Amino acid sequence: MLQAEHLRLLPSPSLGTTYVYDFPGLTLRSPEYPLGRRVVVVANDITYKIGSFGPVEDQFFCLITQYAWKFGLPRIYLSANSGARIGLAEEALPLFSVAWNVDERPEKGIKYLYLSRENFLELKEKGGNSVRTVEIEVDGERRYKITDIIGLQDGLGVESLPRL
Ligand SMILES: CC(=O)SCCNC(=O)CCNC(=O)[C@H](O)C(C)(C)COP(=O)(O)OP(=O)(O)OC[C@H]1O[C@@H](n2cnc3c(N)ncnc32)[C@H](O)[C@@H]1OP(=O)(O)O
Repeated sequence: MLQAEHLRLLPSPSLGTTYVYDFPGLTLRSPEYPLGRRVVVVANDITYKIGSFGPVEDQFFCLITQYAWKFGLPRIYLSANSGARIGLAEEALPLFSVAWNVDERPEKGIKYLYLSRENFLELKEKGGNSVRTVEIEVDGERRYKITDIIGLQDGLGVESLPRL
């Protein structure tokens, strides 16, 4: 049976996200290896962003895989994750507005997202590169139409998805 004293935490580049445990006392026995073999176990941390995969986790799993290859160790993956990380640019969340296709009928969809001048300046103060915008004028009102959401935090998540 697996017990806490069998676990040894190996350094993680992203403490608090993904852990890897080495089991010095745990051996995997099979007909080919009757005396057992050391194994490497890697798992998602379900308590951090529900175990999702972002760029840092991708890199970490890659390093663990290389470690297992290098030492010829079986790698066991305990999977508990919610797939690719759906990152949110939290700093932009309370500031953006929606230009609806039909006002009062949100179910008809949206034309675009935008920032008012006031919110544009506020977001700029928080960090200039959170969103990209183009300036437009609608009924005499200056708007900053959002064309790209970058986010201030590195590794929001979608970077780990390949471009198709
Ligand atoms: C290429 C791909 O991998 S595509 C797959 C991408 N992943 C997804 O679509 C999964 C989306 N998530 C879900 O469907 C659900 O969250 C489930 C089924 C995983 C879990 O549902 P629940 O147990 O009801 O938990 P809930 O939805 O409240 O999520 C818990 C928290 O994790 C967050 N979360 C869930 N999935 C993700 C994710 N993939 N990335 C980042 N955060 C996530 C939620 O926003 C929520 O955050 P909060 O506590 O700050 O509000």
